[in-house]
Amino acid sequence: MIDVKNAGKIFSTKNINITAVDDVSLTIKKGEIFGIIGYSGAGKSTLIRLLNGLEVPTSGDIVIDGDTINQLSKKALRKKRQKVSMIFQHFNLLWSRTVEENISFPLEIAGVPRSERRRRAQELIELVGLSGREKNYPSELSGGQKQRVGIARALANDPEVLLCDEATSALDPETTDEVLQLLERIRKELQLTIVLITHEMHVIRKICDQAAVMEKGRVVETGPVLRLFQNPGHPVTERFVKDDINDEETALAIDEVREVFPDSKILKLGFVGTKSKTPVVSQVIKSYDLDLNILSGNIKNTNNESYGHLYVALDIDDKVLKSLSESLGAEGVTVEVEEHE
Ligand SMILES: Nc1ncnc2c1ncn2[C@@H]1O[C@H](COP(=O)(O)OP(=O)(O)OP(=O)(O)O)[C@@H](O)[C@H]1O
Repeated sequence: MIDVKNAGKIFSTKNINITAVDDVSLTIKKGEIFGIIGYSGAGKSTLIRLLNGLEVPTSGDIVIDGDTINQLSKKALRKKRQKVSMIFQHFNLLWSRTVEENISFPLEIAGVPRSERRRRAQELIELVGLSGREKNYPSELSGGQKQRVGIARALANDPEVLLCDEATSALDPETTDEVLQLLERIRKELQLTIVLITHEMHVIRKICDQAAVMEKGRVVETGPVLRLFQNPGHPVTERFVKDDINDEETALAIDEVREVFPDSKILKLGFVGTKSKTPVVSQVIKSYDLDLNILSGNIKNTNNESYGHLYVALDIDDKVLKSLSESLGAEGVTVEVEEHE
């Protein structure tokens, strides 16, 4: 659905040139939820603005559903934008218009007759769960409701691609989850392709199928979300994953055990999917007749699978450790020995 081919964007200001996007190539499939994550200044906003033609690349091409966005005439681009719509962090609603009027605004611009606008707006209001709020003004709505209006408005012209620019960054965690669930549902119901940019790894974890990690304008890593979490291949990805897991308590527990049992080995066991719900680890460890100390554990859900970690401390020599690792490995459980800092 979307092909970003060696795209670059250099902003030329009076004194300097700023490379905001540097030789980025991405392929996003139809129906996928694709996340782009990076710290502030990484180039995410610029990249997403290249996708809907709000910025023109200084090199490379952006191809959406067969059309090279950066080569379209102004008129063709305006038409294409109906199929590539966008939602924003601060909703960008029209404050003097009601919910219904906001949602039908793009239809008004597209010249859709009033009765059809009404019908379509009502349909969208139901789809995003705002029935009863038709006549409210944005100032009378909560943040989550405002974003629902933003989503309904973005869907008014039946787009194929929905771009989300930090769409949940202004919302509290619970409302974030509700909006993410809505995005997931409309992706399924409308077979939408969704591209979202965020600086929050849990957003990527909760709904994305694939993600790209950006740093200094470049994509430093890309892949299926579960893989990025389990086996991050770049230090920036690793930092985002760590932030999401919040390992502070684990680190404290490890320090304490090291102090009291300096000879214990500390293992990080990793498991995915159904393995995280069955007693594989305890069964294997029992068969070795080992005493272990559980330090911490967690299970996180991604869009497709759950994955988890269990930190344990045990007295074990290298030979038994090797054999234990093999037995756990055969059950799909990874074993890493936590080195002393
Ligand atoms: N219109 C512009 N003119 C000049 N420089 C720009 C322009 N837009 C963005 N930049 C610069 O390009 C770089 C990337 O910015 P961008 O906003 O794309 O990053 P970001 O990852 O979205 O960060 P944030 O989350 O803070 O918005 C930054 O150094 C920024 O200052």
